[in-house]
Amino acid sequence: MQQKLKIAIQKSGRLYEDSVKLLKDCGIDVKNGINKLKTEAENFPLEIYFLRDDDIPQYVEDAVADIGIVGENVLYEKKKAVTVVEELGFGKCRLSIAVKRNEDYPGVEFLQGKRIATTYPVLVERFLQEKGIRSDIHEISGSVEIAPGIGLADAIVDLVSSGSTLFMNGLKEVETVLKSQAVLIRNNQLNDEQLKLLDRLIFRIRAVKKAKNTKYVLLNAPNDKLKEIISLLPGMKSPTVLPLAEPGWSSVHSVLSENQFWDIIEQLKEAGAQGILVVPIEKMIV
Ligand SMILES: Nc1ncnc2c1ncn2[C@@H]1O[C@H](COP(=O)(O)OP(=O)(O)OP(=O)(O)O)[C@@H](O)[C@H]1O
Ligand SMILES: O=P(O)(O)OC[C@H]1O[C@H](OP(=O)(O)OP(=O)(O)O)[C@H](O)[C@@H]1O
Ligand SMILES: [Mg+2]
Repeated sequence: MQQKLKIAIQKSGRLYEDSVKLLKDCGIDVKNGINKLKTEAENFPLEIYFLRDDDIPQYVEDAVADIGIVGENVLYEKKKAVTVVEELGFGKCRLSIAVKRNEDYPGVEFLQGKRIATTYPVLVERFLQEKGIRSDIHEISGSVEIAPGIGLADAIVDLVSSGSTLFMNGLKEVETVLKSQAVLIRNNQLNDEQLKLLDRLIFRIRAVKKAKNTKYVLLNAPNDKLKEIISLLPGMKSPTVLPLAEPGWSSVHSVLSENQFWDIIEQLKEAGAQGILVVPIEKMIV
């Protein structure tokens, strides 16, 4: 029987949709019936377990699942012996210290001897130790942002992305303990067959990630400006140039990465490019 790779992903919550989407973008069919905690992909040897995110590092360490998708915040809090294989670029947030908005906060020394409520006692302890601060850490399992308002703590440490939860609870962010995103982790003792399957999956994940950060650009260029326009475009090898029906003009095709995109488009316009079209790329294999 063909070996299957077992992947653990979050059952519901912030990482669920992006995890399933990533697998689907990799061409893997994931059918998740309501309340089904385990499913099999039809077109890739993959078995999918839907779990609480906190449990995923342990399951992967114990080889109950071979691989898993989890936030770095949970991974480093749990301190399990697993390997990070790939950063996935979603679930981006930071673990931050926050205090009441009207509090005068001079720096980390404010936290000396104070009560801090958090779901991340290990990461908080490590951060404070590095700064030479001793505080009284209260571990609570949720609704952390309410703690200062009800007199449970002087500060909290919790996840922040837009900052709206802190704002709504009258808090301000004062320190970053950890920047986090979702990562793919693996068990440390996978056999050769499992590693081969993992390589196939990683190959697809990288193609999806690369495509997401890259755009396909088509433009028209007058032939006398072609040299300058081409010099602005990187392309996968070099840009494609095709003659237009109108004499003296060419169509130029290339790929641009998201972070250099606007700069280059501006330069292209200045150099005489016209009719610039920008198209998303679905997969990119280099
Ligand atoms: N506001 C946010 N923006 C982006 N990513 C976030 C945000 N909050 C949390 N995350 C990331 O998503 C992960 C899951 O968050 P979620 O709030 O769904 O966890 P949970 O309530 O502990 O879920 P579970 O029921 O699985 O234990 C977090 O560990 C973190 O990595
Ligand atoms: O800075 P923000 O954009 O407001 O995001 C931060 C909030 O998001 C997370 O909770 P989530 O909404 O996932 O709900 P949870 O409390 O059930 O985990 C986190 O625990 C914060 O409470
Ligand atoms: Mg959780």
